[in-house]
Amino acid sequence: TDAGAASGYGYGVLGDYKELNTYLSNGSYFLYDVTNPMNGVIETFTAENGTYLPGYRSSDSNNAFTSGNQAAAVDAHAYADQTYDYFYNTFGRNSYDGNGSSIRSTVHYGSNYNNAFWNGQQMVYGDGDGSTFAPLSGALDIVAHELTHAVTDYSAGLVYQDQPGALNESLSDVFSVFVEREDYLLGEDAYTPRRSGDALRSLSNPPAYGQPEHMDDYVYTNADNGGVHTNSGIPNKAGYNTIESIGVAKAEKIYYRALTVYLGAYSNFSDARAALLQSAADLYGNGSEYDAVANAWSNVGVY
Ligand SMILES: O=C(O)[C@H](CCc1ccccc1)CC1(C(=O)N[C@@H](Cc2c[nH]c3ccccc23)C(=O)O)CCCC1
Ligand SMILES: [Ca+2]
Ligand SMILES: [Zn+2]
Repeated sequence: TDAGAASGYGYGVLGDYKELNTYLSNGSYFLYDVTNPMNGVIETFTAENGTYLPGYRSSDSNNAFTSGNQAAAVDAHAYADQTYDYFYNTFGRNSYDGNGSSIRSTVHYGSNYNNAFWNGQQMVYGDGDGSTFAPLSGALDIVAHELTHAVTDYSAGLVYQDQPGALNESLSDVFSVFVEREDYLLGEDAYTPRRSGDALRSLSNPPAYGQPEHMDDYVYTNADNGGVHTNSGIPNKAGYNTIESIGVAKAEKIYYRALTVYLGAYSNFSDARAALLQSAADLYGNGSEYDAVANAWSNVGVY
């Protein structure tokens, strides 16, 4: 029987039609994308509601991933490809490590699991409980958030604790805005499927979802690795300020240069301001972009 790259299609979590890069082998079509200029592949698995990783390769008999239980895999696969394309086309970065490593995702993790994560090797998505979350791979910004954790791990390597951890979190939120290029909200497409207009976080208005937006309101806690998902509101607001001032095309280049050239494992918020200022100067000189970055961070009380 013939084997090799194939083009399939399916419906995502929100019922949206999308094309899929698949692979025919022994009469089955797999979510296994060999079409990118990477050494590895983009491949999607299902844990079938267990917690064993990676689980089982997502496959279909006729290359049409149209059943309800395939929707999470359809989106995980398509959004991983879209996020790979973003980093490759925008910065020439080949996969999260810059070395074309395979991008692996597993959906249907756990039972009614209201979360998602990068576990150091792959992306993992729960189905949500249908009230707090729909399947989390159904949100491009969540997929981009998770894959950016991998990029950060292979570049700045920011430790996941206190200010470096909140900065790590913020970089994933800010790059999810760059990838989705739609809004300043995170997770709106998967969060509270029965309620419209809300999100998990807002970069333009962090306090709307319980996050600080100024150093005066930094939360000192031992929970959540020092409140990394709370205190990210401060650098997130600075990121919003920056994008609003100079536009997304310049902001993404400044952020990527800071992430890959200047930031390190223990960089704090003030180090981030300095890294972004240096990146702005490197790329655009000491002009309006530089001033916008300075003002963006002064506005949130970081100097
Ligand atoms: O990647 C991350 O930063 C988050 C990883 C969370 C995690 C860490 C370690 C083991 C398991 C899970 C996942 C996301 C997150 O921000 N989670 C937050 C908010 C959250 C989602 N589901 C929750 C359920 C309960 C409490 C909080 C949450 C958190 O875990 O805090 C990112 C985008 C959407 C989900
Ligand atoms: Ca969004
Ligand atoms: Zn995160």
